[in-house]
Order: sequence, then structure tokens, then C-alpha cells
Amino acid sequence: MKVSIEEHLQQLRSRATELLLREDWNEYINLYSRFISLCRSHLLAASSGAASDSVHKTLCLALSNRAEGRFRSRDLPGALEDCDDALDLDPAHLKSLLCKAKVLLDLDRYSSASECLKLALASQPSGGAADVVRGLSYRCRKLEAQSRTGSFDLSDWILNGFSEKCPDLAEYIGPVEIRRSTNGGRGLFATKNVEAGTPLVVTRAVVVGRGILPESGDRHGESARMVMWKDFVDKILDVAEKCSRTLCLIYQLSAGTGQGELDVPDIDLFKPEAAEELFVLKSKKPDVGRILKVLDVNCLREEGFSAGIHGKHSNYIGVGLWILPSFVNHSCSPNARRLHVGDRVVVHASRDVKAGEEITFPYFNVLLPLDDRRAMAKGWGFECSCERCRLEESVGFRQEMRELEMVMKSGTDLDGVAVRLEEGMSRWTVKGKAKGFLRASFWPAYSGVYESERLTRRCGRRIPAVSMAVQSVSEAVGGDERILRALLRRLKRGGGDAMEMDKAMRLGRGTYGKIMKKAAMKALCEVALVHYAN
Ligand SMILES: C[S@@+](CC[C@H](N)C(=O)[O-])C[C@H]1O[C@@H](n2cnc3c(N)ncnc32)[C@H](O)[C@@H]1O
Repeated sequence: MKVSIEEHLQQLRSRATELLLREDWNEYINLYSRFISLCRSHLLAASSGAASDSVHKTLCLALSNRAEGRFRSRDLPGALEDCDDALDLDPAHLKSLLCKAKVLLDLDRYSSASECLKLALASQPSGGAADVVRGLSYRCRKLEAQSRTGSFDLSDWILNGFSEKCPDLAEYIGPVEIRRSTNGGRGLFATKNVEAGTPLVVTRAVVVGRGILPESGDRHGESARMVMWKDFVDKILDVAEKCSRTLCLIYQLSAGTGQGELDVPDIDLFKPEAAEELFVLKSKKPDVGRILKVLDVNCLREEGFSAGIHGKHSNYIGVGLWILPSFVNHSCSPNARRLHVGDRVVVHASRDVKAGEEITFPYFNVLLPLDDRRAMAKGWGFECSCERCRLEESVGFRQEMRELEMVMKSGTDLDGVAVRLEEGMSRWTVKGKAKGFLRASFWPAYSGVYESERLTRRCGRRIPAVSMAVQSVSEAVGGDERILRALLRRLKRGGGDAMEMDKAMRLGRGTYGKIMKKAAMKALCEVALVHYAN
């Protein structure tokens, strides 16, 4: 028996409802693709105007439904294309306007989303649809203001113990640009003087892979790591295949070789509003070999209070690719830090930064001696050429430093190490910033002393007071929980004056960023006291 086109479409609709309920988006999209081609061929064959009007309506709804499916399966460019096709048929189609606004919001194109919502409002939605329009408009205004001003506020989230949904942060590019760095490759540079704590870049990851790995030494550990990595790579390839903008941006990143030959892209290329014409590729198929190399060089681990210590398992690991932060080089004397909030990373100045200065954050723990840092940089595949490493390599008293490092590692005579370093620095006429560099290299010894009232008393005035050491080390390496903790412990024990309180607040801003109110900063300081006992 021959089935009429209407009956066929009705069968497809019923099947689509089943797939929608099952959230089987791939099948849902496939089904609507068939539905759409049927409508289009029917439209070509339609003889009367009335018949063609009704198929137009059906086609418009089908495009809108496929857009929703594509949105759910994170094919945002595909979803946008479907919404635009539906709106070509009916510019006031509410469902398509709402879906388009959601897609544009997820693509961080807030002004375009806002335009779309204005059109949706003009069609006078009622009931639930009106609520959706109002909700999206509010979100749009909030994100647009954040992306323009760089004012973020994580206070509520922190004060609620990080338990609520992650705060909704906008994409933001602050006063920075990409230039050639002294290490030969490219780097991110400040275009204005900024204070410690100022957000520089806030951006969403292409993908973050998260998991809880078995204890190290567990024979399943390595295979669990491999499974997690494979899943992460598959997701990256999936996004890159669906979105040529993302693929183009991934291709801008270093694949590890020929640092000096890499192009220096304009910062505007990384703005969500950058024109689509800038992202045209010869082949939309991702070059897997090249992407694997890019991931090797640029993936970062989530870190900071938001990643590891709140409610998450101690073996938790999160690895992601964040495009613009991938231009930030490492330095053992960094001036920026990263804070992870959901899939977004906030890169903020961890100390005052001057216009023209390169923005750097630590790829690994920099509160360690030169040889340990060298080994870690080697693991990353480079030799660190930062100011601090160059200075420590060139000093004539390198051998004496090595001996002190050995004692510090044995953990037996921490006060002796700190005292001998201070005496050595007077003899070697080490001054100013260089003192901060060396104290940072021996921070485990200093912090061991400051943690213990007995050792602090024993050292007396042969080592600097906590607040002075904290000041010099934070000037060398920027804000850091472990340095902040030393100062907070001193304040907690009593004896801290208003100046020290002020210093702690400033160091807190360098450590956590100027993205929270005082009460939330205090809550984080409590966290530093509990979680950073060396
Ligand atoms: C995430 S990329 C940083 C941006 C990179 N310079 C570029 O041009 O795309 C990491 C690579 O930059 C280089 N790099 C980063 N920090 C460095 C440093 N302190 N000294 C030397 N090379 C560094 C290394 O080649 C490293 O593999």
C-alpha cells in the first residue's frame, strides 16, 4: 500500500518524539535530515499555493527541531545554520529565534543574541515562551556587561561552598595582545598597566577531560589515564570537525617545532565576533597528527581552589585545551595565574604588570630550586629561559646553593638552610628582586621555619620577618596560596598590624584575582590555611 507524504511525515514525527524523549540526538538529527529533504522535494512538486504554504510551515518547524538537536549535540555552527534557514522561511518563527539566541549565547556572541531576543519579544510570546525570552535576555545582558567591562564576581559561588552550579562567566579579552616573545615563539603581552588581581583573559575550554584516576602505582592507573586521554582527544576531534572556527584556532597553536617561524595572530581573531570569513579552511577534516602535537604542547591541567579541593576526590584530574591561554609562556617568575571555574579559565595578573610586559603563568611548581624546575621544564619539552633561571644559572655561588638544596631536601635542618641562605646573600651581595628569586627557590625551607614557632624563635633576626619574606617572594613569583598562608598564619597567631592585614588582602587578590568581594576572599584565605600546609 502506498503511503502518502503526509502519512510518512507523521510517522517520522512520532519517531522523532521517541528519540527526543530518549535524548538520542544523533538519530534525532538524522531523522530530521530525512524529514527536511522530504519536505524540500514535496515543495518542488507542490502545485497549489496553499499546499506550498503548509509545507513551508512544516519545513520551518523541522529545521527548528533539527537545530535543537544539533544544539544539544554541541554542533553549534550546524544549529545556527538551521535556525537561519528556518528564519529565512519565517523571520518571526519564535522557536527558531529562541534556539538561535541560545546558540549565539553559547558561542559568546552576546550582542547578536540580544538582537535575536528583541525579535522574539516583538512576536509577543506568551506563557512559558515569554519566561524563556525574559530569562535569556537577562543572561544576555549580564554576560554582555561582563565581556565589556571584565567585572566578574564569584562571591556567591565561593560563599555557598562551591556547591551551586558554576557561575555563568562571559568570554573576555582584557588589555592583552600576542607578540613575539624573547624565547623565540609567541607570547601574550599586556597593553596597559594593570594591578594584581585584574582579569586578563576569561575563556571557555574547547574541551575539558575529567576523571578520577586510581592510586599511582595501581596497575590500572596507566590504562585509566589512556582511556581518559583517548576520550578527550575524540571530543576535541569531534568539536574540530563540527566547527571550522575552532579547527582554525587550534591550527594557530604551536605544535612544538619551529617556534620562530610561527605567525603572530591578531588578538581580534580570538574574539567571538570575529568574522566567519577568517575561518575558511581548505579541508574541514581535522589533521589528526597535527592536532595531537598541538594537544601535547598546549594542554593544561585544571588547578587552583576550584579544581582540586572542594568536594572532589584527591585523585581527580582535569585536563583541557584553552585557546588564548595557550599563547601564555611559562616563567619561574610569573606575573599571572589561572583559576578554573567550570570549563572556563580566568587568567588574572598575580602581581602588578606594566604595559608591554609579557604575561606568564607557571606551568609547574616554581617554589623550588633551579634543578627541580629544570627537570619539570624538560618534562614539558623546553629549557626555561626566564629571568630567574638565567640569573640562578649564572651566579658564581651555584655550588654553595646546590649544597643547601641537598640539605633542604633531606628536610632535617630547614632553619639552618634559611639562615645560611640569608648569610650567603649578604656575602654574595645579592640585592633586590634577586633576593626574592633565591628565597622562592628555598621557600620550602622558609615556610617550614615560619610554620614552627620554635624554629622561628631559633632563627631570630637572622632571617627576615614573615611579612618581609612574603613581600619579597611574592614580588618575585606573584600571588600564591602557599606564600599567602605564611602571612595568614602570622595574622592568625596575633601580632599582625593593619599594614599586614592590607598586605594579606593584596596578596589574596594576586592569588585569587579581583573577582570576589572581601567576605569571599576571607573564605578563600581560610581555605589556604587549611589546605596549603606545604
Ligand atoms: C603553550 S605554548 C606557549 C606559546 C608558544 N610560545 C607559542 O608560540 O605558541 C608552550 C611552548 O612555548 C615554549 N615556552 C613556554 N615557556 C617557555 C619558557 N619559559 N622558556 C622557553 N620556552 C618556553 C615551549 O616551546 C613550550 O613548549
